[in-house]
Order: sequence, then structure tokens, then C-alpha cells
Amino acid sequence: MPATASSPVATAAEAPRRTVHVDVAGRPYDIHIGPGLLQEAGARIAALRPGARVAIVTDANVAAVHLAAVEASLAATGIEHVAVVVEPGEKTKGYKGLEQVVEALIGARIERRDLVLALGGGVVGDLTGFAAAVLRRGVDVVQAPTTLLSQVDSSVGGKTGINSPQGKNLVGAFHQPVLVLADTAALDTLPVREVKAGYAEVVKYGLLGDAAFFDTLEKDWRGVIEGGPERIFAVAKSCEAKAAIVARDEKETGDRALLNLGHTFGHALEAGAGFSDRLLHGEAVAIGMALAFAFSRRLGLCPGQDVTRVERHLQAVGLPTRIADVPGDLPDTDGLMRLIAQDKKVSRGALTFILVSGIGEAFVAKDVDGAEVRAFLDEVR
Ligand SMILES: NC(=O)c1ccc[n+]([C@@H]2O[C@H](COP(=O)([O-])OP(=O)(O)OC[C@H]3O[C@@H](n4cnc5c(N)ncnc54)[C@H](O)[C@@H]3O)[C@@H](O)[C@H]2O)c1
Ligand SMILES: O=C(O)C(=O)C[C@@H](O)[C@H](O)[C@H](O)COP(=O)(O)O
Ligand SMILES: [Zn+2]
Repeated sequence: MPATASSPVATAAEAPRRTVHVDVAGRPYDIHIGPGLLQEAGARIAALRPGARVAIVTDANVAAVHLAAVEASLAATGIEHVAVVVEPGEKTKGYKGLEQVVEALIGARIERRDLVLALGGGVVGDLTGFAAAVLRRGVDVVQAPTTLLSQVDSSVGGKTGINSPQGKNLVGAFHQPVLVLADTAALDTLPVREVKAGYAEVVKYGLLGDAAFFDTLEKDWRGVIEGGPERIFAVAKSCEAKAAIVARDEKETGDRALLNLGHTFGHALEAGAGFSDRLLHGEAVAIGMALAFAFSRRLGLCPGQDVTRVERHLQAVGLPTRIADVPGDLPDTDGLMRLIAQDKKVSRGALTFILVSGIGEAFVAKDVDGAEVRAFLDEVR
């Protein structure tokens, strides 16, 4: 097993293995990043929790390409394991998917000191994390993210949950993982549309608080999409940014909400599209970030040149930036406003948005006037 160093990432040319420490109060853990980590799952889990049984939860697409390696790794270290395979796609992150996973874990007699291993993208990670949080009132989870999005975002920070027909992630729990294994070689089998969707959450870290990272991405984005050292650098840099925010505000009472840049609009669009593959989460975030910049400009908060620069970059990568880019029907402005009203940042009925005063300068805006949002949506549709 390689040694783990926790120094900050500076350039893409650094070693292919990185470790980022998440110093969340009372439950610190490591994110290991680099190629070949799925093959090391058994050794790392045996070292972390000797004698534990492991329930792997994955989806059918991931099972086809990566489950065998994980099972072989667990078997090689003598870890008893079972696998639960769910249907791929956002619709699985709902009540039925939760019932399937929880019942399978109970059926497999997974005990409190055993481990649940989420092997897959954000859908598997969020669903499995939530199932583990409620199983026997709490079983520990290891996240093994296999999409770019899940490696840079969803496997880190402990937000778990499922969607309600009334909105995104409305049922869930904070349940930090005990270990994250981000095997960057697993991304080699990921369809390019999914890589690009994950890239939206990478750009988010630049836009919300790190203008220099955004500059780097403007130059190096092809390497992140195609694979190579730029990709590992981007995963590590993103995990560092998220780890720092989560460590100071685990339960989103303050500036963790910055990680929601683009999500108030984005989540409403995802729900409006019926959580279907018409609009992936990362694509919704790309549109949402472009809208957050344009809305900030409308309010006189952000220079127009920054709005244009963000839109151009997302479009160059091949991400959508406008509501009209979503294929098929969406709710009208009233319908979108009803979905926005279910956002978890709403407080005493008042809307909260993450707005920007420029690239790398996001802030939490409370009491945003709903009439302004409605007028903006009417204008941009
Ligand atoms: N908890 C958080 O902090 C957080 C953060 C961001 C997003 N999310 C959630 O994450 C979800 C989106 O996650 P996602 O974009 O990873 O989507 P996903 O989990 O649906 O995975 C995307 C697709 O890729 C397939 N796949 C996954 N890994 C693969 C691989 N290595 N090779 C081939 N195919 C593979 C999956 O089967 C699926 O079809 C959303 O529900 C979103 O709300 C949560
Ligand atoms: O970790 C966070 O905090 C985030 O907001 C990350 C987001 O990218 C992610 O999509 C998250 O699930 C959204 O959280 P929600 O609380 O708005 O459901
Ligand atoms: Zn997100």
C-alpha cells in the first residue's frame, strides 16, 4: 500500500497518488485519489476495520465493469462480502431504491460494525450513504466513487439522501464516510457525456472561490475531460476545496452553502425534467451556474465580462448553459418557482441564492426577492 501524504496539490505534474484529509469534527477521514485503488479496497478496508463484513452497493453499469475487481480484492484479503445491484439512473435515488437497498442489507444481516461500500456515481453514493445512515440507526460507509462527479464532489462531505417527486434530495441525512477511495482509472470506462457533467462541479470550485483554478481550467480542461495528469490534479484540487469548506461547516449553517452555486436553479430544472436523463445533475449545475452569474449581473452585482467568460468556457467544454438547451418540455415559470420554493436553503419562506460579484467570488444571499427571480426567469426563457 503506498504511503499517504496530505500536502496541498500545486501542479498537474505531481505524483499520480494523492491523499486529502477531511478534518470534520469527531469523524475525520481520508480521500485517496489515483489509479488502482479499487484493487486495493480489500487491504485498505481490512486495515481500517479488521473482521468487518462488507456489503457492496453498486449499479448494473458499474457492476459490469468494476465489481469483479472489488470483489477479488475483498476475497484476497479474506473479507466476507455480498453485492447489491440497483438499476442505473437518477430515478433509483428515490423511495423504491432506498427500500431495495435497505431490505437487501437487512437480508444480508449487515451489522452495526460491518461496512457498506458504495461503488458507483453520485446516485449510488447518495442512496447507499443514506441507506447506511438509517440501517440499524447507523452503519459506516466507505465511498468508492466511479464518476468524475462523485470523485470531485458527492463522495465527500457526508450529504446523503434521495429525491422526492416534489424536489431534489429532500429526504436525507448527513452521514460522513469513514474512507473514500477515488480510483481515477475507473473513469476510463465512463461515457464522455458523464465526464463533462462531472466537470461542471469541478468548474464550480473555481467559480465559487478560486479564480486562479478557473484560469487553469480554461487552459487545461481538455486534459481533465480526456484523462491524464490534469484530471488527477483537478480531482485532488476539488477534494481539497470541498474538504476545507466541509471541515468548517459540516451541516451547512454558513458558508458550506457556497457549494450550492448553480444548484437552486439547477435542482428545479432537474426536478422539472422528471429526474430523467434529459438533464444530468452536472448539466443542470452548468445551466444553474450560468444563470447564477447572469442573475447576479441583472442585480448589478457582477460584471458582464465575467458572465460571458463563464458561459463561453462551459459552452467550449460542451455543457449546456441555457434553459432552452434542455430537450423536451419543462414547467413554466410558475412551476419552476414552485420547485425553487422547496429548496433546502429557504428560510421562513425567504429564498437564499448563491450569487457572485465575479469569478471566484461567490457569496450567500439571503432574502432574495422572489419577484426578481421570476422576472429573470421570464426574461431568460
Ligand atoms: N452528496 C453530494 O454532496 C452530491 C454532490 C454532487 C452530486 N450529488 C448527486 O450525485 C448524483 C449524480 O451523480 P453522477 O453524476 O455520478 O451520476 P450517476 O451516479 O447516475 O452515474 C452516471 C452514470 O454513469 C454510470 N457509471 C458510473 N461509473 C461508471 C464507470 N466508471 N464506468 C461506466 N459507467 C459508469 C452510472 O451507471 C450512470 O449511468 C445526483 O443525484 C446528484 O444530486 C450529490
Ligand atoms: O456538498 C454540498 O454541500 C453541496 O451542495 C454539493 C452539491 O454539488 C450537491 O449537488 C449536493 O447534493 C446539493 O445539496 P442540497 O443540500 O442542495 O441537496
Ligand atoms: Zn451538485
